[in-house]
Amino acid sequence: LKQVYGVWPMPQRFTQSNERYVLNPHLFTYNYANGSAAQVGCSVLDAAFKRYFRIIFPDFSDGTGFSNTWSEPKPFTVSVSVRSGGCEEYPDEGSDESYNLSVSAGQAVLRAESVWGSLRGLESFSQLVYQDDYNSYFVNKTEIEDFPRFLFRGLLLDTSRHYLPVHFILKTLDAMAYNKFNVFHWHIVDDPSFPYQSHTYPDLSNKGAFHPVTHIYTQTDVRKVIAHARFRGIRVVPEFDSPGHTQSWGKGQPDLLTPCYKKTVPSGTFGPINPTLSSSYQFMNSLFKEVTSVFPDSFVHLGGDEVDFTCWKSNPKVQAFMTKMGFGHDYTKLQSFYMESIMNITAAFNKTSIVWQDVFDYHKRRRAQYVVEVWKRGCYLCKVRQVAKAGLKVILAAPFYLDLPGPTHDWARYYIVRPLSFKGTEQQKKLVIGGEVCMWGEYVDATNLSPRLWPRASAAAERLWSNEEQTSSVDKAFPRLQDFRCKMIRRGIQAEPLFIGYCKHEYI
Ligand SMILES: CC(=O)N[C@H]1NC[C@H](CO)[C@H](O)[C@@H]1O
Repeated sequence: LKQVYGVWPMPQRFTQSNERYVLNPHLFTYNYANGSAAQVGCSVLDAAFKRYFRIIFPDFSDGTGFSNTWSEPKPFTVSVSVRSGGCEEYPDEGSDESYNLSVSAGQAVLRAESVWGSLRGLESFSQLVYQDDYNSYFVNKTEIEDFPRFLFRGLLLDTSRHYLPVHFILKTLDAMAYNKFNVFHWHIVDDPSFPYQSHTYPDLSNKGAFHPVTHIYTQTDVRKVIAHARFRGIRVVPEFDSPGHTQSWGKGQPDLLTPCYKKTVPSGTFGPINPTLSSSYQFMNSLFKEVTSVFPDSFVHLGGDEVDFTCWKSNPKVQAFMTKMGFGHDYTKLQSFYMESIMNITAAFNKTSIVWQDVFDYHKRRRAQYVVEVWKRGCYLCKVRQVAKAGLKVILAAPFYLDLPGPTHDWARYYIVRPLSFKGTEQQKKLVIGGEVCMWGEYVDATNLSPRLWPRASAAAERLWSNEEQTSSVDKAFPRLQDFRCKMIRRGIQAEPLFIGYCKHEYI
């Protein structure tokens, strides 16, 4: 079987020949081509050159010395040319990740529109390098023209149901870069705990975190995650889910949540954020004033999922508010009123809101432009079609809920998803900006995060990056994914096995 030294996700155009070149780590260099808009001092690329050298030559870099005695006397240079854009910015909505890579004797020429595309090309090049049984390094003559099918390729981590140490978030960002995911959706707080340490409202984590010192994310931690992500061309989109999923908020912010009533007296339990008090909106305004300045991305996720109306219905003040507003007994109007208010708050900070599909379902008026994340099972493409017909952008998460226990060998479930197979115009299909794998934390913490994520999420990564027709066969993908899984292991990612087999370098 002709071994294809391939790339995962599959590039849009990939041709390779049997001609191959030996690489000598002593004579291997990355450099900036003349005329490249990015030159030495470009922090993102300078860091990437160092990082990828260690990834490509792991036994050379870890000090065990280069075993190959008759090393190739010829140098090999990867020359990078970036056409436009700066190196000090952040990746964002609409960043161009396209690149071309041409590997021939003694050199690889990598051309990209932006520095973000050059990172994708460096990742692809790193996957082309392989070792023979004598541990010599090789790369084959290869031509790649590549760009992502979808611009939004997300991965959600939930750091409220279980706290994830920063180290595991950074490792997940590393693995995301190997898979060309480009958005880290940080579902940072929820009912059980509030680990985000707010400088405006320190009591939110002091009283709402599992532990106010050991189970929080300080501002330094948050900045570390954002920087680590930026160096890999990954956006960080924070989610502060409300008005539901906010039990932990009430611990540090009294009077924020709606007191539930049992007949005519408070029951002592609390429900969603109280939408009848102006103090609630003042609080949300101050919190989002901080959040929108801490997180540079143009998107912010406002949640809006699974709001239980029982508590609102039981509270006499909420009932009076319903009457005053003329909402009758339709509490979806109250939820829409609340969501519209906080969407206006974040719009005032120049941010685009993402919300879960519940908000779209309740939100009769579509005045505000916002992004809908489709997550409910059932006919999720029916929902995608409905949202696109309403002229709103869509992110598809429903078929990529990796936290839910599935049958074994289930990577194929995610691989066969066809995000655009709904009846719609080309215009409507363009509104599907991408998809997202969700790793909710009810049953996940640092002990099982990586094996449960990888390589299953890699199946979604190829679906979201590659050409659908070229990647329609599960059988053809299987050996490639096994090979890629071994590469992730070699790079220190604890990716679980797909089936019987072995990796030349097992996880240690
Ligand atoms: C949008 C969304 O998914 N909301 C909840 N739905 C079930 C999930 C677990 O699979 C999480 O509990 C999540 O908080």
